[in-house]
Amino acid sequence: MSNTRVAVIGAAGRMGATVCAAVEGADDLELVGRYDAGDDLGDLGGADVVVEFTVPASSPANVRRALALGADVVVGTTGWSSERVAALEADLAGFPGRGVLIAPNFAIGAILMMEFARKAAAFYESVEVIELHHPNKVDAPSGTAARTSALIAAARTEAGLPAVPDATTDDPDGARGARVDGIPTHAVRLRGLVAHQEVLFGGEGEMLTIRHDSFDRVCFMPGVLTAVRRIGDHPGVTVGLEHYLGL
Ligand SMILES: NC(=O)C1=CN([C@@H]2O[C@H](COP(=O)(O)OP(=O)(O)OC[C@H]3O[C@@H](n4cnc5c(N)ncnc54)[C@H](O)[C@@H]3O)[C@@H](O)[C@H]2O)C=CC1
Ligand SMILES: O=C(O)C1=N[C@H](C(=O)O)C[C@H](O)C1
Repeated sequence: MSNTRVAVIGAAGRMGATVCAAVEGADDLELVGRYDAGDDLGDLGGADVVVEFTVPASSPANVRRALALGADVVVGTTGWSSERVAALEADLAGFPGRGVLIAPNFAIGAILMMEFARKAAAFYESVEVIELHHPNKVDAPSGTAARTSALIAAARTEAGLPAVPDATTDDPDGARGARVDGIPTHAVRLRGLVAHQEVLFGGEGEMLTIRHDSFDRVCFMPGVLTAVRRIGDHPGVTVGLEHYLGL
Protein backbone atom coordinates (compact mmCIF):
# COMPACT_ATOMS: atom_id res chain seq x y z
CA MET A 1 0.00 0.00 0.00
CA SER A 2 1.34 3.47 -0.88
CA ASN A 3 2.03 6.08 1.76
CA THR A 4 -0.60 8.72 2.58
CA ARG A 5 0.49 12.09 1.19
CA VAL A 6 0.15 14.88 3.75
CA ALA A 7 0.40 18.67 3.35
CA VAL A 8 0.52 21.07 6.30
CA ILE A 9 -0.93 24.60 6.25
CA GLY A 10 0.52 26.79 8.99
CA ALA A 11 3.75 24.82 8.69
CA ALA A 12 5.96 27.57 10.13
CA GLY A 13 3.91 27.84 13.31
CA ARG A 14 4.39 26.14 16.68
CA MET A 15 1.93 23.35 15.88
CA GLY A 16 2.53 23.19 12.13
CA ALA A 17 6.27 22.69 12.55
CA THR A 18 5.69 19.94 15.13
CA VAL A 19 3.20 18.23 12.80
CA CYS A 20 5.70 18.35 9.89
CA ALA A 21 8.32 16.63 12.06
CA ALA A 22 5.80 13.99 13.21
CA VAL A 23 4.70 13.24 9.63
CA GLU A 24 8.32 13.00 8.49
CA GLY A 25 8.96 10.52 11.30
CA ALA A 26 6.05 8.23 10.32
CA ASP A 27 6.85 5.33 7.97
CA ASP A 28 3.37 5.24 6.42
CA LEU A 29 3.08 8.99 5.71
CA GLU A 30 4.81 11.29 3.21
CA LEU A 31 5.10 15.05 3.74
CA VAL A 32 4.36 16.57 0.30
CA GLY A 33 3.97 20.25 1.18
CA ARG A 34 4.56 22.91 3.82
CA TYR A 35 2.58 26.16 3.47
CA ASP A 36 2.41 29.26 5.59
CA ALA A 37 0.96 32.79 5.37
CA GLY A 38 1.49 34.36 1.94
CA ASP A 39 2.34 31.09 0.20
CA ASP A 40 0.54 30.05 -2.97
CA LEU A 41 -1.24 26.83 -1.99
CA GLY A 42 -1.08 25.64 -5.61
CA ASP A 43 -2.32 22.04 -5.77
CA LEU A 44 -1.21 21.45 -2.15
CA GLY A 45 1.34 18.95 -3.42
CA GLY A 46 -1.36 16.51 -4.50
CA ALA A 47 -2.01 15.72 -0.83
CA ASP A 48 -4.49 13.04 0.23
CA VAL A 49 -4.85 14.70 3.64
CA VAL A 50 -4.26 18.35 4.56
CA VAL A 51 -3.51 19.26 8.19
CA GLU A 52 -4.49 22.84 9.05
CA PHE A 53 -3.13 24.77 12.07
CA THR A 54 -3.33 28.50 11.33
CA VAL A 55 -5.53 31.26 12.77
CA PRO A 56 -9.31 31.37 13.20
CA ALA A 57 -9.79 34.02 10.46
CA SER A 58 -7.99 31.96 7.77
CA SER A 59 -9.05 28.43 8.59
CA PRO A 60 -12.42 28.20 6.74
CA ALA A 61 -10.93 29.37 3.41
CA ASN A 62 -8.00 26.97 3.75
CA VAL A 63 -10.36 24.07 4.43
CA ARG A 64 -12.50 24.88 1.39
CA ARG A 65 -9.41 25.15 -0.81
CA ALA A 66 -8.19 21.72 0.33
CA LEU A 67 -11.62 20.17 -0.26
CA ALA A 68 -11.77 21.68 -3.75
CA LEU A 69 -8.47 19.95 -4.50
CA GLY A 70 -9.92 16.58 -3.43
CA ALA A 71 -8.21 16.23 -0.03
CA ASP A 72 -9.61 15.27 3.36
CA VAL A 73 -8.83 17.88 6.03
CA VAL A 74 -7.68 17.57 9.65
CA VAL A 75 -8.26 20.92 11.36
CA GLY A 76 -6.63 21.90 14.65
CA THR A 77 -7.23 25.62 14.35
CA THR A 78 -9.68 26.97 16.91
CA GLY A 79 -12.55 29.42 16.39
CA TRP A 80 -14.91 26.99 14.65
CA SER A 81 -18.24 28.28 16.04
CA SER A 82 -21.41 26.27 15.47
CA GLU A 83 -22.31 28.73 12.68
CA ARG A 84 -18.99 28.06 10.91
CA VAL A 85 -19.44 24.31 11.27
CA ALA A 86 -22.98 24.53 9.86
CA ALA A 87 -21.74 26.51 6.84
CA LEU A 88 -19.01 23.94 6.24
CA GLU A 89 -21.52 21.08 6.48
CA ALA A 90 -23.59 22.79 3.77
CA ASP A 91 -20.51 23.26 1.58
CA LEU A 92 -19.41 19.66 2.04
CA ALA A 93 -22.49 18.48 0.16
CA GLY A 94 -20.55 19.61 -2.92
CA PHE A 95 -17.65 17.27 -2.05
CA PRO A 96 -19.21 13.82 -1.60
CA GLY A 97 -17.02 11.31 0.22
CA ARG A 98 -14.65 13.94 1.60
CA GLY A 99 -14.08 14.25 5.34
CA VAL A 100 -13.22 17.15 7.64
CA LEU A 101 -12.25 16.65 11.27
CA ILE A 102 -12.35 19.73 13.49
CA ALA A 103 -10.65 18.88 16.77
CA PRO A 104 -10.26 21.58 19.45
CA ASN A 105 -7.66 19.42 21.16
CA PHE A 106 -5.67 16.36 19.96
CA ALA A 107 -4.13 15.42 23.33
CA ILE A 108 -5.63 12.21 24.69
CA GLY A 109 -5.71 13.59 28.24
CA ALA A 110 -7.59 16.69 27.14
CA ILE A 111 -10.13 14.55 25.27
CA LEU A 112 -10.62 12.43 28.39
CA MET A 113 -10.87 15.57 30.55
CA MET A 114 -13.77 16.79 28.38
CA GLU A 115 -15.43 13.38 28.50
CA PHE A 116 -15.08 13.15 32.32
CA ALA A 117 -16.39 16.71 32.69
CA ARG A 118 -19.41 15.88 30.52
CA LYS A 119 -20.15 12.87 32.73
CA ALA A 120 -19.73 14.81 36.01
CA ALA A 121 -21.82 17.78 34.87
CA ALA A 122 -25.22 16.41 35.89
CA PHE A 123 -24.12 15.81 39.49
CA TYR A 124 -22.97 19.28 40.59
CA GLU A 125 -24.80 22.53 41.25
CA SER A 126 -21.73 24.69 40.50
CA VAL A 127 -19.11 24.51 37.76
CA GLU A 128 -16.42 26.82 36.40
CA VAL A 129 -13.86 26.23 33.62
CA ILE A 130 -10.40 27.78 33.87
CA GLU A 131 -7.98 27.49 30.92
CA LEU A 132 -4.33 28.56 31.20
CA HIS A 133 -2.07 29.10 28.16
CA HIS A 134 1.15 30.64 26.88
CA PRO A 135 0.82 34.41 26.29
CA ASN A 136 1.31 34.13 22.50
CA LYS A 137 -2.12 32.57 22.07
CA VAL A 138 -4.41 34.90 20.08
CA ASP A 139 -7.86 33.54 20.99
CA ALA A 140 -9.70 33.41 24.31
CA PRO A 141 -11.29 31.40 25.67
CA SER A 142 -9.43 28.46 24.16
CA GLY A 143 -11.24 26.14 21.78
CA THR A 144 -10.91 23.40 24.37
CA ALA A 145 -12.51 25.53 27.10
CA ALA A 146 -15.33 26.64 24.79
CA ARG A 147 -16.08 23.02 23.89
CA THR A 148 -15.83 21.84 27.49
CA SER A 149 -18.29 24.51 28.62
CA ALA A 150 -20.66 23.70 25.75
CA LEU A 151 -20.59 19.98 26.63
CA ILE A 152 -21.20 20.73 30.31
CA ALA A 153 -24.05 23.11 29.49
CA ALA A 154 -25.73 20.51 27.25
CA ALA A 155 -25.41 17.84 29.96
CA ARG A 156 -26.86 20.19 32.61
CA THR A 157 -29.79 21.05 30.36
CA GLU A 158 -30.45 17.36 29.69
CA ALA A 159 -30.39 16.71 33.44
CA GLY A 160 -32.78 19.60 34.09
CA LEU A 161 -30.31 21.60 36.19
CA PRO A 162 -30.91 25.34 36.63
CA ALA A 163 -28.31 28.07 36.00
CA VAL A 164 -25.18 27.89 38.17
CA PRO A 165 -25.70 29.80 41.45
CA ASP A 166 -24.01 33.21 41.49
CA ALA A 167 -25.12 36.19 43.59
CA THR A 168 -22.81 38.65 41.80
CA THR A 169 -24.57 41.87 40.89
CA ASP A 170 -21.61 44.27 40.89
CA ASP A 171 -18.78 43.33 38.47
CA PRO A 172 -17.89 46.38 36.33
CA ASP A 173 -14.57 44.91 35.11
CA GLY A 174 -15.75 41.41 34.25
CA ALA A 175 -13.92 39.68 37.10
CA ARG A 176 -16.36 36.77 36.89
CA GLY A 177 -15.10 35.90 33.40
CA ALA A 178 -16.94 35.00 30.21
CA ARG A 179 -20.09 32.87 30.04
CA VAL A 180 -20.04 30.12 27.42
CA ASP A 181 -23.56 28.69 27.15
CA GLY A 182 -24.05 29.99 30.69
CA ILE A 183 -20.94 28.32 32.13
CA PRO A 184 -18.37 30.70 33.73
CA THR A 185 -15.21 30.32 31.63
CA HIS A 186 -11.91 32.00 32.54
CA ALA A 187 -8.67 32.48 30.56
CA VAL A 188 -5.18 32.91 32.08
CA ARG A 189 -2.16 33.86 29.90
CA LEU A 190 1.21 33.23 31.56
CA ARG A 191 4.81 32.98 30.31
CA GLY A 192 6.12 29.46 30.85
CA LEU A 193 2.81 27.71 30.24
CA VAL A 194 1.86 25.61 27.20
CA ALA A 195 -1.80 24.52 27.50
CA HIS A 196 -3.66 23.64 30.71
CA GLN A 197 -7.23 23.46 31.94
CA GLU A 198 -9.12 22.93 35.18
CA VAL A 199 -12.79 22.13 35.47
CA LEU A 200 -14.09 22.86 38.98
CA PHE A 201 -17.32 21.22 40.12
CA GLY A 202 -18.88 22.22 43.45
CA GLY A 203 -21.66 20.68 45.52
CA GLU A 204 -22.74 20.83 49.16
CA GLY A 205 -19.59 20.11 51.21
CA GLU A 206 -17.43 18.89 48.29
CA MET A 207 -15.49 19.85 45.21
CA LEU A 208 -14.25 17.82 42.23
CA THR A 209 -11.32 19.17 40.18
CA ILE A 210 -10.49 17.70 36.76
CA ARG A 211 -7.18 19.02 35.43
CA HIS A 212 -5.14 18.41 32.30
CA ASP A 213 -1.66 19.76 31.49
CA SER A 214 0.10 19.85 28.12
CA PHE A 215 3.80 20.46 28.85
CA ASP A 216 5.02 19.96 25.27
CA ARG A 217 3.31 20.11 21.86
CA VAL A 218 4.46 16.56 21.14
CA CYS A 219 1.43 15.50 23.23
CA PHE A 220 -0.85 16.48 20.36
CA MET A 221 0.98 14.39 17.73
CA PRO A 222 -0.43 10.88 18.35
CA GLY A 223 -3.91 12.36 17.98
CA VAL A 224 -3.02 14.27 14.81
CA LEU A 225 -1.46 11.18 13.21
CA THR A 226 -4.43 9.02 14.23
CA ALA A 227 -6.73 11.56 12.58
CA VAL A 228 -4.65 11.56 9.38
CA ARG A 229 -4.74 7.76 9.24
CA ARG A 230 -8.47 7.39 10.00
CA ILE A 231 -10.10 10.35 8.28
CA GLY A 232 -10.74 8.31 5.13
CA ASP A 233 -13.23 6.24 7.16
CA HIS A 234 -15.11 9.34 8.37
CA PRO A 235 -16.76 11.25 5.51
CA GLY A 236 -18.63 14.46 6.39
CA VAL A 237 -17.84 16.93 9.16
CA THR A 238 -16.80 15.51 12.55
CA VAL A 239 -16.21 17.74 15.58
CA GLY A 240 -13.91 16.18 18.17
CA LEU A 241 -11.32 13.41 17.88
CA GLU A 242 -13.29 11.39 20.46
CA HIS A 243 -15.52 10.23 17.59
CA TYR A 244 -12.49 8.51 15.99
CA LEU A 245 -11.52 6.88 19.30
CA GLY A 246 -14.76 5.12 20.17
CA LEU A 247 -15.43 7.36 23.19
N1 LIG B 1 -6.35 21.20 18.22
C1 LIG B 1 -5.25 21.18 18.98
O1 LIG B 1 -4.90 20.15 19.61
C2 LIG B 1 -4.42 22.41 19.07
C3 LIG B 1 -4.87 23.54 18.44
N2 LIG B 1 -4.09 24.66 18.45
C4 LIG B 1 -4.61 25.76 17.64
O2 LIG B 1 -3.85 25.76 16.43
C5 LIG B 1 -3.76 27.08 15.94
C6 LIG B 1 -2.28 27.42 15.70
O3 LIG B 1 -1.61 27.42 16.93
P1 LIG B 1 -0.04 27.71 16.97
O4 LIG B 1 0.66 26.77 16.05
O5 LIG B 1 0.33 27.76 18.40
O6 LIG B 1 0.01 29.18 16.36
P2 LIG B 1 1.24 29.87 15.57
O7 LIG B 1 0.93 31.34 15.57
O8 LIG B 1 2.54 29.41 16.10
O9 LIG B 1 1.11 29.29 14.09
C7 LIG B 1 0.13 29.68 13.17
C8 LIG B 1 0.80 29.71 11.81
O10 LIG B 1 -0.21 29.90 10.81
C9 LIG B 1 0.33 30.80 9.86
N3 LIG B 1 -0.78 31.39 9.10
C10 LIG B 1 -1.56 32.42 9.46
N4 LIG B 1 -2.46 32.66 8.47
C11 LIG B 1 -2.22 31.75 7.50
C12 LIG B 1 -2.80 31.49 6.24
N5 LIG B 1 -3.83 32.21 5.77
N6 LIG B 1 -2.31 30.48 5.48
C13 LIG B 1 -1.26 29.75 5.92
N7 LIG B 1 -0.65 29.94 7.12
C14 LIG B 1 -1.15 30.94 7.89
C15 LIG B 1 1.16 31.79 10.67
O11 LIG B 1 2.10 32.47 9.86
C16 LIG B 1 1.83 30.84 11.66
O12 LIG B 1 3.05 30.34 11.18
C17 LIG B 1 -4.47 27.97 16.96
O13 LIG B 1 -5.80 28.17 16.54
C18 LIG B 1 -4.45 27.13 18.23
O14 LIG B 1 -5.48 27.45 19.11
C19 LIG B 1 -2.90 24.71 19.09
C20 LIG B 1 -2.43 23.63 19.77
C21 LIG B 1 -3.16 22.37 19.82
O1 LIG C 1 -3.18 27.74 21.20
C1 LIG C 1 -2.83 26.72 21.86
O2 LIG C 1 -1.69 26.59 22.33
C2 LIG C 1 -3.81 25.65 22.05
N1 LIG C 1 -4.96 25.75 21.44
C3 LIG C 1 -6.04 24.83 21.51
C4 LIG C 1 -7.23 25.47 22.18
O3 LIG C 1 -7.49 26.67 21.96
O4 LIG C 1 -7.94 24.78 22.91
C5 LIG C 1 -5.63 23.50 22.10
C6 LIG C 1 -4.66 23.62 23.24
O5 LIG C 1 -5.31 24.19 24.31
C7 LIG C 1 -3.45 24.45 22.82
